[in-house]
Amino acid sequence: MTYPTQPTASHYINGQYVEDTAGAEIPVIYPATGEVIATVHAGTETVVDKALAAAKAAQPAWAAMTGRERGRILTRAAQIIRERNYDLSVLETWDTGKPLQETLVADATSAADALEYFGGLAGSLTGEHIPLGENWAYTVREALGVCVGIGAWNYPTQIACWKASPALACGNTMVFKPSETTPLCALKIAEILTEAGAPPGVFNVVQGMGETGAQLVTDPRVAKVSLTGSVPTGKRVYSAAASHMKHVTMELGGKSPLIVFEDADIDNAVGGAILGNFYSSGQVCSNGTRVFVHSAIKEQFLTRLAERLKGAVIGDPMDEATSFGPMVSERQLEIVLGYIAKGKAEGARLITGGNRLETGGFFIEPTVFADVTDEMTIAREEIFGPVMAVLDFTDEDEVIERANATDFGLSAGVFTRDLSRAHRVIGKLQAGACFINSYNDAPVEAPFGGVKASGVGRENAKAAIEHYSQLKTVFVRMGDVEAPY
Ligand SMILES: NC(=O)c1ccc[n+]([C@@H]2O[C@H](COP(=O)([O-])OP(=O)(O)OC[C@H]3O[C@@H](n4cnc5c(N)ncnc54)[C@H](O)[C@@H]3O)[C@@H](O)[C@H]2O)c1
Repeated sequence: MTYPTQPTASHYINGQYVEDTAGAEIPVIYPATGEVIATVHAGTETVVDKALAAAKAAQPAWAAMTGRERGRILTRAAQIIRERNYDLSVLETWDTGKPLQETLVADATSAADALEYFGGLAGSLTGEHIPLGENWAYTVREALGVCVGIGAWNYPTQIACWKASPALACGNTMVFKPSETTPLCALKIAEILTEAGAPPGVFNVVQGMGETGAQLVTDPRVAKVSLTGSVPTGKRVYSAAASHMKHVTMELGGKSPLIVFEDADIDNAVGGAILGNFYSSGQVCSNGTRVFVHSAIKEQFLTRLAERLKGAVIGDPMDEATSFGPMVSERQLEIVLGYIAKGKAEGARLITGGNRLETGGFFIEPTVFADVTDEMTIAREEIFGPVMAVLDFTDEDEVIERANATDFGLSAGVFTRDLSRAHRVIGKLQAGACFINSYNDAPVEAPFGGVKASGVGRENAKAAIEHYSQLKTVFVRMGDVEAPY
C-alpha cells in the first residue's frame, strides 16, 4: 500500500476539506485485494446543510460572471487534470478496481474532455431575438440555481465531470454526492476546480449513502437533480424531485441489444461485443449484453469470441499489462455470481468463464452464455458484470421486435456491411445512444442518454445545456399599451 489514498477529509465544501466524524463510517475497499484503503464519513445533516448553503451563496456571483470567465476556469481545470492524468488514473483504479490500462485513457481524460468542451461553450450561451411586427421579444438563457449531482460507482471521475461541466458552464453551482462505494475521485476534482480558480462554494462534495442523496434531492434550495444510477433508484429520485417540481436528468441502467447480421465482419463484431460486455469488467450502463447473432454465423462468432477472450489479461489492476479487473465490490460479485447460477439453471449453454477467481479480490472470469432465450433472467435483467448473453435470430423484423421488448432503452448496436440495413434497423430500435459497426463510444461532442426506463434528459454535447439552463422570455412593446378600460 504505497499510494496515499486516505483523503485529507471526507467532504469538500466552500473551497475546503471538511470533516465531521459524527457521520457513519464508509470504508473504501480496494476491489483487487479486499483491503480497506481509506475511510470517509457520511455527511451529517450539518454537513449537508453547510454544502447547500455554500452552493446557494456562491451561485449568484458565479452566474454573474461572463460565460467566458467561467469557461476559462473550467478549461484550466481540464488542463490540470491532463497534467495529473497518471495520479488521477491511479486513484480511479484504487477507488474502482478498473485496470490502470483503462483508467489512463478513459476516466480523467474523459473528465478533462467535458470540462474543456463546456468551458469552450460557456461564452456562447445566448438567447434569441424574436421579431413581432412593431414589437419584439427576446430570450435569455439563465442558470437554474443549485444543482445536485449523484453518482454511480463505475466511473466516479467521469460522472462528477459530466455533471459539473455543463452545470457550471451555465452558471449553476453544484453539490455532488459520489457513490458510497467510490468516494475518493470527486474530492480531487473539487480540489482541482478550486486550484483552477472556481470560487468557494461553486463545486462541493458530500459523502453518503442513499439517505444523504435523498436529503439533498428534497431540499428546497435545490433546483435540479442529476442522477447516474439504477432504474429503481432513478424512480425514487425522480418522484422525490417531481414532488418539489425540480428539474431532473436521469442516467439509468440498461439491457441493450447488439445485433450481428450474417454479413458482418466477424472480427469487428466480436471486438464490439467484447467492448460492449467486458470493458470495466462489464460494469458499464450502456453495455450491449443481449448479443443477437444471426444463426448462420453463430458458431463462427462464438468460436472467435472464445479465442479472443483467452487474450484477456486478468490480474493486478495496477499492472499496465492487465486488461480485465475485479468487480467493484463483494456485493456486486455476489450479484453477478447469482446471475451466472441462474443462467446455468435456466438452461443457457456456458461457452466460457462462469467462475470466481480465488485471488482474494472480487474477480470473475469473462463469461459467455449461448442459446439464451428471451425469457431467461440473464436476457431480461441488468447484471452489471462480465456476463454476455448470445441469442439466435434469423429475421430482421423479428430481431427488432425482440430487441425492443424490454423496459430499458439506453443503447443499441448493429454490425453489418449493408449500411442501408444498418440505418433502417437503428431507426427502429428504441434506444438513446446507438452504434453502427462499433460499440460504447461516448465522445463529449455527442449527446448521451436513454429512452424508456433508462432515463430522462441528455448528458454531453450542446444538448446538455438545455438540461442545465432555462429560458426567460421578455416581451417588449414599442408603442402604447391599449387596455380595454
Ligand atoms: N446511464 C448512465 O449514464 C449510467 C452510467 C453508469 C451507471 N449507470 C447505472 O448505475 C447502476 C450502478 O450504479 P449503483 O449501483 O451505484 O446505482 P444505485 O442506483 O444503487 O446508486 C446510485 C447513486 O444513488 C444514490 N442513492 C441511492 N438511493 C438514493 C435515494 N433514495 N435518493 C438519492 N440518492 C440515492 C446512491 O448512494 C448512489 O450514489 C447501474 O444500473 C448502471 O446501469 C448508469
